[in-house]
Amino acid sequence: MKVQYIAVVAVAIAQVQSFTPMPAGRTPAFRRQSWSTTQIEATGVFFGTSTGNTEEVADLLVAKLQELGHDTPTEPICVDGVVGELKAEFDKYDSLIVGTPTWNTGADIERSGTAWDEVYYGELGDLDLSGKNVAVFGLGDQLSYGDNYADATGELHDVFSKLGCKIFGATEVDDSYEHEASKAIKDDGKFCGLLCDQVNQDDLSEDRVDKWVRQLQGEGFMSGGGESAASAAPVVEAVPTAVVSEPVKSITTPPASKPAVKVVRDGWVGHDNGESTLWVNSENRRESYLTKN
Ligand SMILES: Cc1cc2nc3c(=O)[nH]c(=O)nc-3n(C[C@H](O)[C@H](O)[C@H](O)COP(=O)(O)O)c2cc1C
Repeated sequence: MKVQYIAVVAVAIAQVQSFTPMPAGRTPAFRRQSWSTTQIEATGVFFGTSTGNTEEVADLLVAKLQELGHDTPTEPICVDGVVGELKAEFDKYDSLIVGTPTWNTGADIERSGTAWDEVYYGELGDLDLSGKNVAVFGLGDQLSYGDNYADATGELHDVFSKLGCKIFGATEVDDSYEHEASKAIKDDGKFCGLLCDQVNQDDLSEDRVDKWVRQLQGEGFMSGGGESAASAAPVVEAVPTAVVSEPVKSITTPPASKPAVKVVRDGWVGHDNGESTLWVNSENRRESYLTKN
């Protein structure tokens, strides 16, 4: 009894010490981080978002995990709120579910339009996550961007795979999807995780989440065991783009097809594909707009 009491107090102190105050200017969504119990949680759901769709699916995932009795914080965690704290945040969980939207910058990489792009080849790239269970999910618009449906989910998968994580939750590309091509489809012909589309198929998301979480259970994802369904998936060597402050026309180094230029100006981050620039407010990622070059 005494030992249990000491353990609970120690965990509570650790959580208070690792609490990060939110920077001014964040939307309320970025403040959301609460725990259902005082013990270390088993599964953490992390997401990036610009307009809220990925957060909606993250909410569904948390609700389903809890419904099925799994330890997880009561709300998903926005990656924007934990930049600089990723190691401490990820260390809290045995298993990570990570999600991203896709933005069409014309580049092969850094197309989430969220803080994931800032950490992929910096803070995150330096972590050793060997053996950590990871499952990815992604959002896109398969009708408007049918040739690039949820491409950025493929990069999210590749980054965590390269860090030594065990990847779970690959899904079949079934008839319910109408895209032409997607970088989220790997060599085995499957999506590398759960793919949703809140723009055209929001009515399917709840069922897709239900099916996927049960699949993860079956694969032993939450219990820390099992065989990773995609452990043999190939790792893509990605080359980060350069960050330039001015002007828009500066060019980057990747040998890949269409390089993107990332521009930082007046509190906005622009992703320039040569024809147009997607501007995302770096303080509030829910604000974005497109300009023609
Ligand atoms: C300018 C712009 C570019 C986009 N590019 C893509 C794309 O390349 N592939 C895709 O599947 N969806 C694309 N989308 C759709 C978003 O990924 C989709 O709306 C997603 O649900 C946004 O998620 P979020 O609200 O979490 O940011 C694009 C949307 C906009 C506005």
